[in-house]
Amino acid sequence: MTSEFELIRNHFVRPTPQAILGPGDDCALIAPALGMQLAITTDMLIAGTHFLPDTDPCQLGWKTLAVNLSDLAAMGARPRWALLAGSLPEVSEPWIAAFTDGLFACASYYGVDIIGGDTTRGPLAFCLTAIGEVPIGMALRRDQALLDDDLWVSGQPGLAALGLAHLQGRTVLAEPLLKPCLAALQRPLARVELGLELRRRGLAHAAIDVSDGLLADLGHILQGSAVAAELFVAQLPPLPTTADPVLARQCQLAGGDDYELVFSAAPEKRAEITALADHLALPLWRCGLVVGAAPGQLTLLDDQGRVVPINEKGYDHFG
Ligand SMILES: Nc1ncnc2c1ncn2[C@@H]1O[C@H](COP(=O)(O)OP(=O)(O)O)[C@@H](O)[C@H]1O
Ligand SMILES: Cc1ncc(C[n+]2csc(CCOP(=O)(O)OP(=O)(O)O)c2C)c(N)n1
Ligand SMILES: [Mg+2]
Repeated sequence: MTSEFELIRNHFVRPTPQAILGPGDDCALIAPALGMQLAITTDMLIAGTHFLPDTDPCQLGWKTLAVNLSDLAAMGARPRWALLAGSLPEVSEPWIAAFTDGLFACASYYGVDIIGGDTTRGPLAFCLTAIGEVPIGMALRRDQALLDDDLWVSGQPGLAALGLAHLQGRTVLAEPLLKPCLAALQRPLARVELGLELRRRGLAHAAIDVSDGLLADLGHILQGSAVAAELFVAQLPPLPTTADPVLARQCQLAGGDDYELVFSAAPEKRAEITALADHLALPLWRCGLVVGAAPGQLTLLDDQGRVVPINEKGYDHFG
């Protein structure tokens, strides 16, 4: 029988070169580098709500960290530390070992030390707190979009929600589309380099990551910045041609779980942003404009300039 402390020692504790004091005492001790401030964020992943209970534990470990690093990415912060609280229904050591393999693979990919946490018995759930650094006063925020800014989105939002629809039997995806959709859902990437470069190169005014859906999260920028926007359907990333087009559009606009970044930028920065996309080998789509209508208002327009009704709503745990 493995005790709580053996479990922690055997699976959750690895070297933490970036901490003054790592796991083992009542608190970890960390200090930001000179001239930096801390960015801190937390998100839960609950079985049945955020992931299917039979999800591969290695991918789940990766995702638990990656979705939190996505919030740091959206603020242009460099991820450095994380704490993991886990509630586990029973001690299955192979399951835990696979989970921590994925978790630490993600941690080493993004240069993060796991500096502490908590381990209890209970329904399968995780809560991760990620801490990053950003030069004082330089974080990208939701509330800084300006009139006449372009709106940009990275990558291909919608794939994760299509993957979930497939796993839930709401659609059938065939290869070669299935693989990237399942990867987007189960092993998402946090757009850390994109956030860092947008901040370092001074390219973005406002940014957010897409966890609840493109329209919903863009809505947070609009509300926060007290501006309105027009989004051009024809300039969004092309939909995968082999998926049901109605479902694919729905997933793109409101699926969530994408962890792409949406950002606003001055039109003079177009060439520099295109160069950044090449540098990162990550498509960046200029798909909208900040306009001066009622704060928070989002209008979707087709290629003829006609208004497209919005029926989609983003992911809302209580909506
Ligand atoms: N229970 C809570 N107590 C305090 N702040 C919260 C709570 N839940 C959410 N928030 C804050 O509300 C904001 C929006 O939360 P959320 O939609 O989860 O953001 P995100 O998509 O970036 O994870 C965040 O700043 C978050 O810290
Ligand atoms: C079993 C299952 N059901 C539904 C989803 C879809 N889903 C769950 S939570 C969520 C939105 C993001 O989660 P949230 O807790 O709102 O994260 P935050 O916005 O705080 O980052 C989505 C799209 C999923 N991934 N798995
Ligand atoms: Mg959250």
